Amino acid sequence: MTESRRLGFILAAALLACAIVAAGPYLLDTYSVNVLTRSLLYAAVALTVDLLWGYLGILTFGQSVFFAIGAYAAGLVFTHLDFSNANAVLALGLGIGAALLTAAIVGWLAFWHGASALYASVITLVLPIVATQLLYSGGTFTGSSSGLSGFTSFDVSMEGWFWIAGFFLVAVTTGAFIFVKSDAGRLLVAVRENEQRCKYLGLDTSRLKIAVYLACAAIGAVAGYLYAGYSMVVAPELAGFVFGTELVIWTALGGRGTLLGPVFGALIVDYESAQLSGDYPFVWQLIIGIVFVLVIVAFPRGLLPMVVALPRRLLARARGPASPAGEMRLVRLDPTLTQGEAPGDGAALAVKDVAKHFGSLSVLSGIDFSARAGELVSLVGPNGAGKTTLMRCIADGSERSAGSIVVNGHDIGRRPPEACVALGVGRKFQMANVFETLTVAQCLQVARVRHARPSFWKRSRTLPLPEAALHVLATTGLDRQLGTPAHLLSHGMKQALELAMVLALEPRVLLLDEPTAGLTKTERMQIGGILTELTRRQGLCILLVEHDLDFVREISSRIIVLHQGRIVLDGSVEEVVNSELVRQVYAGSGHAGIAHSAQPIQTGAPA
Ligand SMILES: Nc1ncnc2c1ncn2[C@@H]1O[C@H](COP(=O)(O)OP(=O)(O)OP(=O)(O)O)[C@@H](O)[C@H]1O
Repeated sequence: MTESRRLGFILAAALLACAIVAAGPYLLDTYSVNVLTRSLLYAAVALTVDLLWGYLGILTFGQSVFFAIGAYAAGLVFTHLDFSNANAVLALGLGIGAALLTAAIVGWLAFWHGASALYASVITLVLPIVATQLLYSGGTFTGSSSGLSGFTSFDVSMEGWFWIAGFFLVAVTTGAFIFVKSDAGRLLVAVRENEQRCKYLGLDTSRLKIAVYLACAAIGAVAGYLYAGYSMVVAPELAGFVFGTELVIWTALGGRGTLLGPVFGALIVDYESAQLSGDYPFVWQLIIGIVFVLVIVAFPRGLLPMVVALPRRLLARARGPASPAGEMRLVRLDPTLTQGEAPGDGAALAVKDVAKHFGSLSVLSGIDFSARAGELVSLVGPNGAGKTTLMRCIADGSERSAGSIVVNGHDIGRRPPEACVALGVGRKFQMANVFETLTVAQCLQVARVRHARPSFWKRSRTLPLPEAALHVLATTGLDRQLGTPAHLLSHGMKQALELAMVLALEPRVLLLDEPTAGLTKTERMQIGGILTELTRRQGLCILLVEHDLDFVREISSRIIVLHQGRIVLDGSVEEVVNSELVRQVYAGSGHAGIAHSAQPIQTGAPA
């Protein structure tokens, strides 16, 4: 399907939804119109919970607070300054502004570098408790536990409010739908799936999370503002933990990560709750609770995925099997547009006196070496020698305990991984580290985001990649599997995909941690050939950690032997392979003498 047809379908669905909203007041009784107006506004906030939890992986209990901020902005302005058109605009501005400010502070605390997912959930749990206490302690200004009521509001009929709430929900849902299906929206899933990989692809995931959190806060504030305008009542419960949790329940019930599921979940449960609370005032919450438990046990992914599963299967069968190549077309990136720094004469990588301690355990000490562009330096040593730790120190400035690391002439200082990527570092992990639910093409697209700003509403059909990444894809046959989800690939193919993703970054210093682990001999030879070409033809500086000494021997220009956290030998392939010292290291004899020799044995290798 072409991009304009896809967008046309979404807009046609939005128009149909608008028509249903327009017909609503003519088809429903007054009671239903009244209750559903509130439900439509709640559904808009539930949608923001889905964006954060279902797409970005942030479980939040605090979205109620942004709804309350918008509602109280209207309530306070209309109560204390009276209602006028100018004050209505002022209240809306104050509501959105206060919500953005609160979200910026909470977002910084919850998502800034080093904060874990659990930490974020705890902060969003505390937020409604703090907000409710503030409203309780506001005295006559906030109306304390009674809230504010009886203020004048817009002169709009009940049907008018239904239409406003309905059109607002359709607009927010359509915008969110277009966004999550766009190239930029795919980043949300990538962060949820594998935040570490995103950082090592140069993405500032903290900034992305805060940006989405701010947008969700603004939507919540507008929904709250409309709620206060229509109901002319605001109360501390709007900011409360109970409402915040209800939003999460509606999202889980409808089907998180679907957008429409939480919208229908909120509409149905809130509307039915209003009915049941009238008919069964003492047991309605018990009924809702039992239904929730039954649905979650029977359909853990929620109701909507279950409802659409059958039609989706039938549609897929009618269309026939999907092409493994997918709809994406690879194109060669114009070499003049590649953004990597050209290799110079100096060292591409200089490691000076680097040390790493875990508490009192010294894992690396006095690590000193450099490598030029066009060199493939292998790092060998027995298990626990500190090879992976050294890779971590080069790719993340916050890792090392002492010493300095210079990449392409720039000291990495204490920079986080995404900033080291910007200096030209690309890291491939020991275990294949890709985005399991994304297709091969989508994984590669995420890897290109640093170079090409993604569209917020379109899905691109072409993927420009540098020569080196295309070479890996063509050699391994991955270019014929662009539409295949990564979790269906073999281990070897995942390793190749990760390598292609890292090469898509156009790095100048490539860190490869056991890239051939678990591969067949043929796959190992393919990867070996690719690495040799990358150094010889593209001038990359590669630091390779490998246990297979035969493989190392075939492709390396130099070998560094690490033992008990120190460099014990740095020399040419033949010198290292024929070294008695290396034999001793691998045989496990004479370790103490080797580990405590003050200087590494230099065998005439380039500095
Ligand atoms: N987070 C950590 N906390 C404490 N010790 C650690 C930590 N990470 C690594 N180590 C220790 O540091 C030492 C070096 O580990 P590292 O993984 O760098 O070795 P390696 O040479 O890569 O080994 P392998 O070849 O088995 O991957 C090991 O003794 C390991 O137990």
